[in-house]
Amino acid sequence: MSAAANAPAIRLVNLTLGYDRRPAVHHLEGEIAPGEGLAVCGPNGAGKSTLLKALAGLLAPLGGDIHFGGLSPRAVAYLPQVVDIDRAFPINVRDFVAMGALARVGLFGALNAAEQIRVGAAIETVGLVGFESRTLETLSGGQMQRALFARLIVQDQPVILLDEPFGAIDAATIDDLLALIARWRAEGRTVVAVLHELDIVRRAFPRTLLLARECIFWGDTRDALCEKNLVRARAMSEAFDERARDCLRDEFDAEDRLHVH
Ligand SMILES: Nc1ncnc2c1ncn2[C@@H]1O[C@H](COP(=O)(O)OP(=O)(O)OP(=O)(O)O)[C@@H](O)[C@H]1O
Repeated sequence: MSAAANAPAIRLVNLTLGYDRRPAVHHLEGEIAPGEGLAVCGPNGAGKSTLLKALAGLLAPLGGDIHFGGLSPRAVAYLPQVVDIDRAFPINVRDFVAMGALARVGLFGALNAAEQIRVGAAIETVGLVGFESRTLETLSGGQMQRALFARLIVQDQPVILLDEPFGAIDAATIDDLLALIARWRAEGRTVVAVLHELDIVRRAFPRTLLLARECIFWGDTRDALCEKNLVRARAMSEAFDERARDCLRDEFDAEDRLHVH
């Protein structure tokens, strides 16, 4: 694998993210060090995927900024949630993994010998030899996840973002993919992963950002995931949902008033 290991520090400065000008995550401040393994945890709707999309350059901040230390936002490899991936798209495993080389060879460029070797090696690393001609829709959940990781290997970027990479896959596959993440980090790459499995976070991610629409804790994983912080995250999230319901009620009341008069 080539040396895409010069990951920059990524700095979040008073970062607020949201949709249609409605904030979903507020005022995040912090730094992700080069080569760090950062887990992003929190209840449903806490804003974890929103943060990852912003780090991937797919969502512009409503406020504040993300500093990539001079690195192009294209130097980020992003694995979206499996539910966001169209597996019915008629493409086989080899071509899907080769899509990781797109930034280097262009949309219509042919893979040269070095890229072909890289694709083959990635397929071998994730244990999918023999599956090269299979279409995505014929893969099991775990095999699909391996194919996605192979594509990340081919992308060969210094910053890797993973959104719930271990949903519904078995322990053996999780172990293999965790080994790959450890290897990426040993090469100096930064890995940021949204995870619900707290045992995996404790095992494999030294640092954690616990989110509940705002930062509850950002630091060592053991401290971040203590009972007190987890309870607080849940409470903050529920309080935010209550407030959101109240806001919606106000809006509907206002609409009713408009219709009456
Ligand atoms: N495309 C969108 N348009 C409008 N609102 C959105 C959009 N995507 C997410 N949201 C809202 O932003 C908030 C944060 O969502 P996000 O998906 O980031 O949460 P999450 O922490 O990843 O949740 P989960 O654990 O359920 O995946 C939620 O209230 C969600 O409804």
